[in-house]
Amino acid sequence: MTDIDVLSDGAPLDLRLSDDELEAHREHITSFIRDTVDAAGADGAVLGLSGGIDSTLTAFLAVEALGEDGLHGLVMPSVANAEDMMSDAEGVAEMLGIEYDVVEIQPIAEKFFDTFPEAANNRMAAGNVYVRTRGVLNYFVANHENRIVLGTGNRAEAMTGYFTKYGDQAVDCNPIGNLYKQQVRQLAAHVGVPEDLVLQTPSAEMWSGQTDESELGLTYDVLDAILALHVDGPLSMSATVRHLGVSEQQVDRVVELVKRSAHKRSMPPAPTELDL
Ligand SMILES: Nc1ncnc2c1ncn2[C@@H]1O[C@H](COP(=O)(O)OP(=O)(O)OC[C@H]2O[C@@H]([n+]3cccc(C(=O)O)c3)[C@H](O)[C@@H]2O)[C@@H](O)[C@H]1O
Ligand SMILES: Nc1ncnc2c1ncn2[C@@H]1O[C@H](COP(=O)(O)OP(=O)(O)OP(=O)(O)O)[C@@H](O)[C@H]1O
Ligand SMILES: [Mg+2]
Repeated sequence: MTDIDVLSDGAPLDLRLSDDELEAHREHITSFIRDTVDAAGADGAVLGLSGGIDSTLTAFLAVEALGEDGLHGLVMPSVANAEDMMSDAEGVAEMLGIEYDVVEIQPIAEKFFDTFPEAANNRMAAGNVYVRTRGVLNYFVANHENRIVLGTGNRAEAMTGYFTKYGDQAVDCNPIGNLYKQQVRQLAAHVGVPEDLVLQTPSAEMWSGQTDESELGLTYDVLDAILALHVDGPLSMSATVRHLGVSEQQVDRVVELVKRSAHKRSMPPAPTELDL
């Protein structure tokens, strides 16, 4: 899947894709979006726009695949969202010429918070309410307009479970799901996403000041590299440590994130059938 030369002697890890490879990904993903919409018999797609790079790239590729009329964007601010992120999200919709709506989700979330005020003080529980509320709204519009819901999960997020179960993961497909985060940035630059958006600090914005890298305790460059070489790739712990110059603790942390999030990547299990 990647062009990492893992076995070459001491070669620097390189997740960088060449222009030809980026073009191949662009073609592959836009075909995937078109085929998924067609197979569903849908008239297009809905996508949450956050101003972040994952949704921005997905929106760019969806418009290439489906045309402007094929994508309906939803910008869904809560009090945790920075205003400039929300105006970037609207800017993306305007740049692409797609229909979009701004839906304030704070009043909706407050209804949930009123039911369990103590839970509302738990920033993770409350943040997940914002994320799941957006999922409900995506499907509200998709049901009504005969569209599918596009997810924006990338490969690093999927592997580490860095998403809300049945929240931002509640989607019909993940067009950029086979790209590590640094490859998301490369493809975004390649398809013409403005540089300031490509270089945006990744954040779920579930609470003010949250960033992916501080919560994960790893930079995406290190996370991507450990996933590609050790979890997806053939290198042992010690070879990964040597090759990347990372610590054993960092590799352990990634392996632990992958393991403990297994439940998020499978359908809810039920007991096996009883032989009575
Ligand atoms: N072993 C197990 N088997 C079956 N189910 C298990 C389980 N462990 C937990 N669970 C269930 O899963 C729940 C916890 O999972 P969940 O509700 O997802 O919550 P959780 O994983 O605790 O939190 C979501 C994480 O994803 C991050 N996130 C969310 C959304 C967007 C982004 C972003 O990058 O934009 C990042 C967020 O910052 C946080 O770190 C538990 O309450 C329980 O219901
Ligand atoms: N305020 C919001 N309005 C609309 N959709 C949102 C909002 N916040 C998050 N989302 C949706 O949830 C997805 C997951 O968020 P996530 O932060 O992982 O991606 P991103 O913001 O696009 O990129 P980055 O990871 O770089 O911040 C977004 O891509 C978007 O589809
Ligand atoms: Mg974000």
